[in-house]
Amino acid sequence: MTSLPACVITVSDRSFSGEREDRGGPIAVGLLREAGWHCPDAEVIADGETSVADALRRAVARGVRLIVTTGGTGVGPRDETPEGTRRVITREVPGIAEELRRSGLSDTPLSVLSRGLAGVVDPAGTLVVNLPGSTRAVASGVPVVLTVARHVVDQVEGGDHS
Ligand SMILES: Nc1ncnc2c1ncn2[C@@H]1O[C@H](COP(=O)(O)OP(=O)(O)OP(=O)(O)O)[C@@H](O)[C@H]1O
Ligand SMILES: Nc1nc2c(c(=O)[nH]1)N[C@H]1C(S)=C(S)[C@@H](COP(=O)(O)O)O[C@H]1N2
Repeated sequence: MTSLPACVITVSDRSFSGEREDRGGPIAVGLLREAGWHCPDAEVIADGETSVADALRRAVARGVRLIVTTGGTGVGPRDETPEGTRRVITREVPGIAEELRRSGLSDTPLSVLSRGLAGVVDPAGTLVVNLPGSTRAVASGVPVVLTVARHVVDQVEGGDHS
């Protein structure tokens, strides 16, 4: 199967400022590469709606077909990853986010606190998925994304647009 371009964006004020090493991003990158996606090292950005929307738009403009974000999905005052994502996706795919929250319950009952979104960006044909920031959420969430990502990307690209 052809290797398609993916990327990981870590959304974290603490990692962006250097206060805490980004551990979630590299885990996601490793899993995407293992699954055959062409994925550069994670980009670390500050929390915030504009920061997230700008990073997503840059990735879409580069032709990236799968974007996994990690962090900033909760209810803290700086957690605005879903708001930034909402500005860029053109169609939501709620079942992916629902499944992440459902399967995340085996990590923690706090899984339901993630407001993460998933959706596609037309006409670029990019799938964007928000994961929570914890390393556990990344390790359990990326496999859920991988179960459907290739199918989504193939459908968006090759689907019947009539
Ligand atoms: N990139 C990351 N790498 C490792 N652990 C992370 C990362 N982002 C978040 N975490 C951890 O996930 C948990 C929940 O994160 P939370 O969203 O509260 O982020 P945070 O610690 O407030 O960081 P920030 O303010 O930078 O977003 C915390 O235990 C935090 O340490
Ligand atoms: N699978 C899974 N989902 C999870 C978690 C986790 O450890 N595993 N952490 C939860 C916690 S504690 C929070 S506050 C929310 C939001 O996290 P974020 O703000 O780092 O995105 O994700 C939740 N979802």
